[in-house]
Amino acid sequence: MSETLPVTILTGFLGSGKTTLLNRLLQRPELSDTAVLINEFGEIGLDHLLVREIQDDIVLLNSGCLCCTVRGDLVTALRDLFLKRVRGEVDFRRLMIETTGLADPAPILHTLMTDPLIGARYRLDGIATTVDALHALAQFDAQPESVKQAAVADRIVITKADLVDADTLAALHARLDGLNPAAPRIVADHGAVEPADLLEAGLFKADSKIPAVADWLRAEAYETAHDQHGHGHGHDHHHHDHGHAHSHDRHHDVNRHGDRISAFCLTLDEPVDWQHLVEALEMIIAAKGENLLRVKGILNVAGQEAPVAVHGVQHVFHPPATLPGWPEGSDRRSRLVFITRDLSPAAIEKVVRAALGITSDLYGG
Ligand SMILES: Nc1nc2c(ncn2[C@@H]2O[C@H](COP(=O)(O)OP(=O)(O)OP(=O)(O)O)[C@@H](O)[C@H]2O)c(=O)[nH]1
Repeated sequence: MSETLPVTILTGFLGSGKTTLLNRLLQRPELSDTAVLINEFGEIGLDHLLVREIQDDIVLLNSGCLCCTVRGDLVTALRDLFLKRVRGEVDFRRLMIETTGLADPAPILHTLMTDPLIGARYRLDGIATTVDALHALAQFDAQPESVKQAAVADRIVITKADLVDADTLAALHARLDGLNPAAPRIVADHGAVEPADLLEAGLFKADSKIPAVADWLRAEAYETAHDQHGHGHGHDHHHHDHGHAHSHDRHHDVNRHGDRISAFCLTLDEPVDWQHLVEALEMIIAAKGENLLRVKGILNVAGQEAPVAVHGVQHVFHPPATLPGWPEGSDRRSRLVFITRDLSPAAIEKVVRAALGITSDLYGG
């Protein structure tokens, strides 16, 4: 996995500042080794050698499901770029793909993962989403796609903060706490960001073979955000004597803003049976795959010394990766973080508990 080229997906609602951000980024020397696929040239600086246009409308439908659409143009562009790189015609070490403002990132990920040649050469580093400080709150209410884009992000770039007052910005942060408590937020003034804050969001950083588990998973953010919301349930993390009657209250309020999003972390104290856990995930994917916006996990698999990382966006999952070892000082409990839409934490917890034969509460923090 660490040998493959990292791919950053840049998404965000219409007019939220993706092009502005890319233009600024491409001026930075840190991006000189980055190939960029965009939808329209528009105002993008054409002098960046590695920028290429892709046609959003060329798709190969391999099933009726939109998020299983394989982007034919993207496959061609990705293969082509890689071949050129092998032949020494271009040199790049990472890739950035800008989506259109209405795009769901799932088809892009599906394309990255279902084509065997591509899957062997590229890996998802992260999804960066631009969120327009001026319009996002209204867009979240009116456009479910914009909620989804913010919810799946690994990095959130808040744009146009110069156009709003402190209260509006605070309200946006509060809303994002519920939608996506873990993704670090970067405020970009007219696209100005530190590339390092945006890139390297994945499990494997460039130039390091040691996976950055804690930074990638950010399991604690789900707890912290929960506490900040003041649901007032204290820290009874070691309660093992009740069912999920209480657990309902111990994650983000599903309907707090009508966003229908839940963000939560399940903690499994004992090593897990791999087959049983896969069955649980498959069951959830089969029934509610499109509601499973993001899943990340680090697992202590029974009978295995090294941890296994799992990673999915909707029903598209990366192949599980066995990591070199547990991070120093980690407590070796399995953690699975979920961001879901219209799918309650209690329902997921129930399936996981049933598959693994666990009777205790899984919101262990
Ligand atoms: N005031 C202000 N304007 C900004 C900022 N970032 C972007 N803009 C403006 O917002 C408008 C839209 O920005 P774009 O970068 O074109 O947005 P986009 O997401 O690429 O737009 P689409 O490709 O149409 O989805 C432009 O007029 C930008 O100049 C910012 O931080 N502050």
